[in-house]
Amino acid sequence: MEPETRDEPEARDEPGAGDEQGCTVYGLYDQDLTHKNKVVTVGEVKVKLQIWDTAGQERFRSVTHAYYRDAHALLLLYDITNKSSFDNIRAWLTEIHEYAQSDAVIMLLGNKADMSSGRVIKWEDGERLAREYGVIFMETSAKTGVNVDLAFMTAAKELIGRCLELPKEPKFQINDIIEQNPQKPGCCGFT
Ligand SMILES: Nc1nc2c(ncn2[C@@H]2O[C@H](COP(=O)(O)OP(=O)(O)OP(=O)(O)O)[C@@H](O)[C@H]2O)c(=O)[nH]1
Repeated sequence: MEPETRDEPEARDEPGAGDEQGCTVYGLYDQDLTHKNKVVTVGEVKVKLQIWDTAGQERFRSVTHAYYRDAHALLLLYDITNKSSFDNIRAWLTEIHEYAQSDAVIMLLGNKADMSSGRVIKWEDGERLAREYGVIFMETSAKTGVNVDLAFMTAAKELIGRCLELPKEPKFQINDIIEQNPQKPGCCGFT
């Protein structure tokens, strides 16, 4: 089945609010910290992405820390025609490392890919930085739409994969649970 994406009307909820279950995403930002919902369909799984725009501005810094903590996916954008936006990415990645959930999906997006004449950051530079930090990379254009749906689809697929992944190192042993709660059924209804 072809993947599809659908925008939903803008809403004003607190981060973390919402009736969706499972692989819900918080992205980033907006100047008045509103968000947009986007539903991405991957096969038979619908993933509701709640996308917050943090605007990347210093005055929102204390607010964005709180957003990182709740985010399941973080999309970091730089402008391929603006070197300082690219240079800032390392600082953002350091921030994310400090404040975001350790299993958050992180993507680096070089935006304005349509502006080839004004390009100052090569695709290879973005890709190298992404590889250095182990994050997903692509170039996008919000103007032409190139790779925009693909970016959200990739985030959704990664999230589905991480939701389905079994924990690599169990935090507890099943025997501990049985000993502590002999009358209670185990996780997921297993007894
Ligand atoms: N050519 C081109 N212009 C773009 C693209 N994306 C955004 N722009 C333009 O770039 C300008 C800045 O866009 P914004 O979306 O306000 O950028 P921003 O980084 O979110 O800005 P802040 O929210 O203030 O941090 C606007 O004039 C947009 O129309 C793109 O992919 N291609």
